Amino acid sequence: MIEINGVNKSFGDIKALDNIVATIEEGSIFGLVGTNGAGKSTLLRVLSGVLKPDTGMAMVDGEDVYENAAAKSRICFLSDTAYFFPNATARNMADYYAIVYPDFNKERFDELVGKFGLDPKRKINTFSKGMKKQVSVLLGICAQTRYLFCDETFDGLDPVMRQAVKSLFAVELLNRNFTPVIASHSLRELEDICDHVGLLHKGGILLSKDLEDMKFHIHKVQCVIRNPVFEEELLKELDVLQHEKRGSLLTIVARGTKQEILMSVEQKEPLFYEVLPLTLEEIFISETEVAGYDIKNIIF
Ligand SMILES: Nc1ncnc2c1ncn2[C@@H]1O[C@H](COP(=O)(O)OP(=O)(O)OP(=O)(O)O)[C@@H](O)[C@H]1O
Repeated sequence: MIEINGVNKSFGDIKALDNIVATIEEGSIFGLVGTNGAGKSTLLRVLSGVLKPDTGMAMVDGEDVYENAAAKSRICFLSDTAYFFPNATARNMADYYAIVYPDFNKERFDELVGKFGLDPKRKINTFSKGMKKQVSVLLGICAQTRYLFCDETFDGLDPVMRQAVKSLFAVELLNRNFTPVIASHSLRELEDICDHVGLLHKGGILLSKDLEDMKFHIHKVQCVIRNPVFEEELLKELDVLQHEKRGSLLTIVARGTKQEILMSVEQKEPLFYEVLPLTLEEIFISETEVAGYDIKNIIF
């Protein structure tokens, strides 16, 4: 488990991390989302023990990670600008990773490189940006560390590749103790990979949520209710995050289970109603609007 206890980090007068408090549970795929400069890379660097927090502590499995070789050996950090030796091939990089990470699985690396259609003997500097990211992820997975921190590793991967990496992560999660943390600018990049998302804004965690839990407890319903009194009652009864009326069609985003919300709607004698799926983006928009933020300025 990763515990971040009141971490602050400034560079001169720039406050990059502002009293971060968060927990990342073992076995979850944690997405860290936020705009440019929100503090994502700084947080990952603190979590990897590369940077020392000014105050507060980043703990991995109960140990302070800074200047702690044992704690660091459980972590692999893929930075946003993946470093490959000049003229190195994927195989050369695997040989290097095997020296740094004693549990590096070379057979699995060769197998996965083949599955991803990458030539292990070709120089990485001739690969496309997306292909380099694939090599980076495969190296990170095969390092077999308990924690894998990916800084924008997924931004720019095509949907098929994202799906492939997601399946890879699922296999790792099944077979061993594995907790990836993925930083990205975009919720869309994370939606189909992560099961928990933390939203970072101006160095602080604004929101940290389990996605399944979120999707279970927030719904969008469209309905037509002829009686305006009933309509008003419904808006009062539900825990409404957003609502909009277009003609006679009322759209409500409300907190609550599907069953609870539909029970209230059905009592208002609707002419029509249906529950619509919410995207992660819509959920975050609703949640952060309630907290007084305009998320469009925070994420997009
Ligand atoms: N080494 C450094 N020296 C000075 N300022 C820094 C340094 N590293 C980060 N910062 C500042 O800290 C803040 C957070 O930067 P950070 O790189 O953590 O953000 P980020 O969320 O990863 O951004 P991006 O999405 O653009 O990569 C920014 O204002 C940045 O300018």
